[in-house]
Amino acid sequence: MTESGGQTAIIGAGVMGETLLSGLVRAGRRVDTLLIGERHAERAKELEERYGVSVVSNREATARADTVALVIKPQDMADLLAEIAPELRPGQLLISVAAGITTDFIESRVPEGVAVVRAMPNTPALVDEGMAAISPGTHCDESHLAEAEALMGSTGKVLRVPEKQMDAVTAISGSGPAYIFFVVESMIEAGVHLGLPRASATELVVQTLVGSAKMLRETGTHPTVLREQVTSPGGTTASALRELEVHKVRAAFLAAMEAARNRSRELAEGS
Ligand SMILES: NC(=O)C1=CN([C@@H]2O[C@H](COP(=O)(O)OP(=O)(O)OC[C@H]3O[C@@H](n4cnc5c(N)ncnc54)[C@H](OP(=O)(O)O)[C@@H]3O)[C@@H](O)[C@H]2O)C=CC1
Ligand SMILES: O=C(O)[C@@H]1CCC=N1
Repeated sequence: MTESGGQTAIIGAGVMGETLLSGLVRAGRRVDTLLIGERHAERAKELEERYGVSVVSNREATARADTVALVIKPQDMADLLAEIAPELRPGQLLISVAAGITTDFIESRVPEGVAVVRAMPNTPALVDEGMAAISPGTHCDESHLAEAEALMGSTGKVLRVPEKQMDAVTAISGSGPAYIFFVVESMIEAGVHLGLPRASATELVVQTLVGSAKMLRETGTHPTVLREQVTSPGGTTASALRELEVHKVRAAFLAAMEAARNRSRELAEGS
């Protein structure tokens, strides 16, 4: 990450933009090296008060920054690139986190020589447990990629992947937290259905999730083995897992992630 004087702009301060901003601040990044492009005055004031950052126009942010992170919706990308292209210059680094938007799409709309990185973070970055993937565009050298890696790495892990894998990455780790929260919601509702107070059901489910995630990460044991360790012969878990198979939960996950991957591809077409 650029520590001495190099400016980083974040354009689009919604959920992911603020997540990135807060992560950089937590990681010790000096706020006077950050610039925010935000089009709503009230939100701009909120960010200035909360983080002490400067909110400026998108064009000014682009002109002053060495690295510009585009954290807007894919559907807004073409308009934003048209707006900031006059301020972009060769060697500058542009990092897009927009689902589906390819480096080709961006490179064809900005001056030749601008380095483009496509990134896919996720919301656990808010608690410094993010998982991000990055892919280089045509004009990226190692220093650009390292800069993007450091920026995304301020809030969690970063994996370099070929761009052709990015739609799948988006379907797995980009959207992934939502699937996990959906499972958690479903388990809490089931607990309430079985007669547990909601607060107890929530505590039981959340700690079970945290403990299971920690086991996966810290033991490195395959999830099938961990599942088998829980499944006593003729016991409760076997009965539950049979129901999950009967209800085709595994097939549902496959179909869901294919749908997410396909939607990512469509977003590139602007639909
Ligand atoms: N949320 C997530 O978990 C993840 C999101 N992403 C990607 O991050 C991007 C942002 O998503 P998310 O944060 O969820 O969306 P949000 O809608 O919360 O944030 C996008 C923000 O960009 C603003 N914006 C749009 N156009 C401009 C512009 N021209 N100038 C300045 N600001 C602008 C929007 O303002 P307005 O409200 O006026 O439209 C909004 O505040 C998307 O491309 C998404 O694919 C990637 C990984 C995970
Ligand atoms: O739902 C979306 O399109 C974005 C991209 C990944 C997570 N959220």
